[in-house]
Amino acid sequence: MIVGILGCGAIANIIVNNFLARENGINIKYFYDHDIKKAENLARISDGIAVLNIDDMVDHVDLVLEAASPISVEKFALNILKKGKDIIVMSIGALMDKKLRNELIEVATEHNSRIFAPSGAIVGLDGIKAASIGNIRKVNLTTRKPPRSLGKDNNEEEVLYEGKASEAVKKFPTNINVAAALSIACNRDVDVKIIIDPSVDKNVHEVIVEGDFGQFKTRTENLPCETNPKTSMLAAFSAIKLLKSLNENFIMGT
Ligand SMILES: NC(=O)C1=CN([C@@H]2O[C@H](COP(=O)(O)OP(=O)(O)OC[C@H]3O[C@@H](n4cnc5c(N)ncnc54)[C@H](OP(=O)(O)O)[C@@H]3O)[C@@H](O)[C@H]2O)C=CC1
Ligand SMILES: O=C([O-])CC(=O)C(=O)O
Repeated sequence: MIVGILGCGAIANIIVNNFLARENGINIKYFYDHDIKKAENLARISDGIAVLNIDDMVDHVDLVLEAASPISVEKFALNILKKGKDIIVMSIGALMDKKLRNELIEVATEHNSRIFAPSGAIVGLDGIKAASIGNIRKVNLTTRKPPRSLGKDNNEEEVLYEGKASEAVKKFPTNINVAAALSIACNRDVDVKIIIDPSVDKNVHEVIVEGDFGQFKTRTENLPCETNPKTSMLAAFSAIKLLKSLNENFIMGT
């Protein structure tokens, strides 16, 4: 399976540095970013090809791994799927737009392509998907990030946002994709609180779910990526795990 990466920043770097060439029959070969230097850097590390135009990548791959921005999903995903290519979407916030999501699913169905959304920086998506088979009464996400992860310099704790996931992804498009992942997993616009917390040095996501199944609470304490502290290492690791699983015949978890 030939893979191309769209967006050559923090997540793409971790993927390339933790993925052996041609592992599990997967060859990450093409790289595109609007900064060609970033694409060239990853191409050099992995003996791949940097392209100036995204079509030069899409035409040659089986799957595009998007690790760029929600806008890049709006801009490129439809065309990728129309060409019969699969896509892994990291900027899941873009998929909170139901119109876009339905359009992408329709085109994917028509062209026999697939859309994958990895669990990213959060744990518990397996549980919430299973829970959604029954009635869910409550889903709360509280995200705490150190000031530098949110581009702030607070000395004291501050609630940056409290409201629905659909608004959170619009206000903080590159900071709260996890809220979109949770919402889509259980088909509900979940309640979100984002806190700037100078007392933490990790990106912390706490989730409480209550429903017919009972209840669960998860707490993820993520180490931020060195080059982009907004983003957690686990998000990149989840993409690697998903990539590897595409050629496997045994699927673990919901
Ligand atoms: N699902 C999840 O749990 C998580 C998702 N994410 C999301 O994943 C995405 C990637 O994260 P990360 O690697 O940290 O981001 P980075 O900002 O480190 O890297 C993204 C790269 O993609 C480039 N880029 C952005 N938009 C476009 C575009 N339209 N065309 C070409 N290149 C583009 C950026 O350029 P430039 O810097 O010039 O804009 C940058 O070089 C983000 O949207 C982020 O919010 C992150 C963490 C968790
Ligand atoms: O990486 C994280 O911890 C969360 C994040 O940025 C996002 O959900 O967009």
